[in-house]
Amino acid sequence: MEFSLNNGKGYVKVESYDDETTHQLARVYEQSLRLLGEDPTREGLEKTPIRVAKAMQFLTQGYNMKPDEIIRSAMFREDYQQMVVVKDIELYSMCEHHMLPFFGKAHVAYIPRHHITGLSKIARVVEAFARRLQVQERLTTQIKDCIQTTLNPLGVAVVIEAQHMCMQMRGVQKQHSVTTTSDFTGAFLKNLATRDEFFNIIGSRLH
Ligand SMILES: Nc1nc2c(ncn2[C@@H]2O[C@H](COP(=O)(O)OP(=O)(O)OP(=O)(O)O)[C@@H](O)[C@H]2O)c(=O)[nH]1
Ligand SMILES: [Zn+2]
Repeated sequence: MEFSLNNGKGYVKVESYDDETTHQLARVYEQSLRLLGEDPTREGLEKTPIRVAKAMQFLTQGYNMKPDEIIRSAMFREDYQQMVVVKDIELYSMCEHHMLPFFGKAHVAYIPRHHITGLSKIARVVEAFARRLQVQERLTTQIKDCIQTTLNPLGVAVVIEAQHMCMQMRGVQKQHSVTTTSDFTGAFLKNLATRDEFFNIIGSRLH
């Protein structure tokens, strides 16, 4: 399996996973299958430990990404000082409590001071922090902090709406619950009208 990694300096095509890590993880997953009462030697499961080992590395590839550098790689001086909103950024992450997926959408806005960044870089920052073991609150704050410290804008707003598999497939089993988290800096914190404008643009019922 191949996938692209952005190491902050550019996109690196990863031809193969780290062999040693993949091998060791696969052994653990083979043992897990046995403990769960399965037969890891049966045809359908033969390659499963190795597949899972690769899938888990894919789902945690954010640890190899440098979100600050992603933004710095496309920062442009510009005098635009109005709100920039990138909404409906799909995200897939995994809760650190159960290692089960949570997924949904991120809505990110900032008001440039002197610099703008490439729009795709906002989505890449979301990706870099989402592809780790996370809690939704920390994911929200990390995205906000990263944009604030690199671009030094007049304000940043991040809203994430997500469904947690650990609440749907197991545990309390609430299939339709959606968790919303938000974090703000600068103008979005101080100015209610600015925050309302953001909520209007993303179509949120939060305000
Ligand atoms: N705050 C927060 N909690 C999360 C997130 N993802 C999962 N959780 C919660 O983490 C908690 C872990 O609680 P525990 O009581 O230790 O785990 P548990 O016995 O599996 O809990 P239940 O899910 O209630 O069965 C649960 O309430 C989960 O719903 C997240 O992103 N943010
Ligand atoms: Zn969980």
